[in-house]
Amino acid sequence: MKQYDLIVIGGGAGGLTVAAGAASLGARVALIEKETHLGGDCLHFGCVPSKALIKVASEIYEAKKVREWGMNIEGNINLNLVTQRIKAAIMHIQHHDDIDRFKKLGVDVYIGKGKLRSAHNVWINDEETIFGKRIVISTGSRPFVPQIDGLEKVNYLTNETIFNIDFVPKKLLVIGGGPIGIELAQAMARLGSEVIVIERSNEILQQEDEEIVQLVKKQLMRELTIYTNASIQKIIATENNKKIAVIRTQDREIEMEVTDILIASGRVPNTDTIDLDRAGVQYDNKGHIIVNEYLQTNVPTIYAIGDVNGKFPFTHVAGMEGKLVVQNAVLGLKRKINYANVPWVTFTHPEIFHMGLTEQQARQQHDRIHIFKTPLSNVDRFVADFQTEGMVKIITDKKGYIIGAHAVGQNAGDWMQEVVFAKQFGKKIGQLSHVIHPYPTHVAAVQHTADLYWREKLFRGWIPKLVKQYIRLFR
Ligand SMILES: Cc1cc2nc3c(=O)[nH]c(=O)nc-3n(C[C@H](O)[C@H](O)[C@H](O)COP(=O)(O)OP(=O)(O)OC[C@H]3O[C@@H](n4cnc5c(N)ncnc54)[C@H](O)[C@@H]3O)c2cc1C
Ligand SMILES: NC(=O)c1ccc[n+]([C@@H]2O[C@H](COP(=O)([O-])OP(=O)(O)OC[C@H]3O[C@@H](n4cnc5c(N)ncnc54)[C@H](O)[C@@H]3O)[C@@H](O)[C@H]2O)c1
Repeated sequence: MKQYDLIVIGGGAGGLTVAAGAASLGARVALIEKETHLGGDCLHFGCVPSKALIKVASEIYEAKKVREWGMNIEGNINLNLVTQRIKAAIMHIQHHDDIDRFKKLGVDVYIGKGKLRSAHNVWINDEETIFGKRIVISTGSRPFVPQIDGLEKVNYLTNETIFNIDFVPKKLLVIGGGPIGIELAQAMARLGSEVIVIERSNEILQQEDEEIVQLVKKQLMRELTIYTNASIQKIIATENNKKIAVIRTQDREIEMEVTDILIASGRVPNTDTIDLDRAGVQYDNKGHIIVNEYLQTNVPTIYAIGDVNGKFPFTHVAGMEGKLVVQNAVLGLKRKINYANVPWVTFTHPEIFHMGLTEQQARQQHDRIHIFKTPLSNVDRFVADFQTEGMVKIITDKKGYIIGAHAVGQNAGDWMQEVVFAKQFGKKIGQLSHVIHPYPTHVAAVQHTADLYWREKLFRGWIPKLVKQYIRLFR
């Protein structure tokens, strides 16, 4: 039986970080991946194709705006060209995740399905067993398909198929108003689909600050039809290959004929096929592997990172967890994971940036908070760009330390990163005000928001009175 210091099951965002990191430290590493290529969901069915699609869709949408300046754009979209561009983006990044590259790093790559046999043994394709001093599970997640009467009788799309279609859906029903549903709904609408989103809870994008969602939703509603508090009762297949969805909203039942359906109703972890029970690894009722702050399962030799542990299902978090596991599993350190400074971005137009607590969470967890807000219409660069719909909202504790930061705006994911830096290095909001920002840039929105802290501090309460007195008496 082959012996390794570390076995990694799953060659996606998390697993590749661990395999590369551990091998570069000199550990003997085995990486098991069930597909013939590495890269996982993010590269093949997630972040990369979705962002490539969003980019094309927004280029087309923006191009149509030339009508405002007296020009017209004619013609139909050739979706094959769009898919080619998506594939080109995947291929470009695939080089970085190439099997040969990992082999050159010293990793033994096994193409096959990995299953646990014990606290140390992994079975590949039900054939070969290998031994690892430690094992990392990073098998990711897949789309959750809800039980809807009649759904099984029609063809539907998921994130695993939508990037390969060669037609623009005429009328697309999106089931689920989370980040996957909303990002793809807007992209398809911009390519020319009529899009209807069905969200069963009372709001779309539930992880976001309520005020931020309302701002984005106002803009999304110009491109999409959104039903919240709504559910699909059944789907009826029609003879002409269309589908009739029976939708129950709070006050009525609607029958709607659509050409296509996209399922974006959440994710299930890929933990049901790896024999967790056999190794005695504990998981919760949704199948997420339970880990401690060292990302270790109840079986001390087995770690779990990325979407399988259900903490923060993002590529950058899988990467961050992977780096920590290299330190703990390979070097034997006791590093604790800290999610307090994790940002994320939802790539709608305009983008949504999120870090830390929402206003609602901050009010629940802190007795006193401060909220500083800047509408983008107060920021010269956004005015010049005609992109004034949006805002920055920074929430601090009573001492001025940042506990939450949110924004809606063009490229917010890039220019809000400054706030992540400030929070991670323990800076107060006021310190962002002292940083010099070139004029006119989008990031000035952050500086304006930080300036509000000083305005509140210096121009309210007892300080202004004292300053006035000082100037009168001594200057
Ligand atoms: C449409 C979409 C858009 C997204 N956009 C973003 C975004 O913009 N930004 C962001 O941060 N996140 C985004 N995500 C989330 C991101 O893709 C995931 O959080 C990330 O891929 C998780 O990494 P992972 O390593 O846990 O899993 P993955 O990257 O999916 O890797 C898991 C790997 O394990 C393999 N595997 C599974 N079972 C086995 C087995 N038994 N044996 C061997 N191999 C196995 C799989 O084939 C896969 O290669 C998006 C997701 C989707 C679906
Ligand atoms: N830009 C990004 O970073 C990005 C983009 C896409 C996805 N992701 C990651 O992927 C994860 C999964 O995203 P997601 O959107 O699939 O899941 P999600 O769980 O965030 O959202 C799914 C939504 O579908 C709704 N829903 C479930 N069943 C339904 C039904 N039968 N009818 C109507 N609505 C229903 C849920 O109420 C929920 O709002 C996210 O949490 C995120 O971490 C990140």
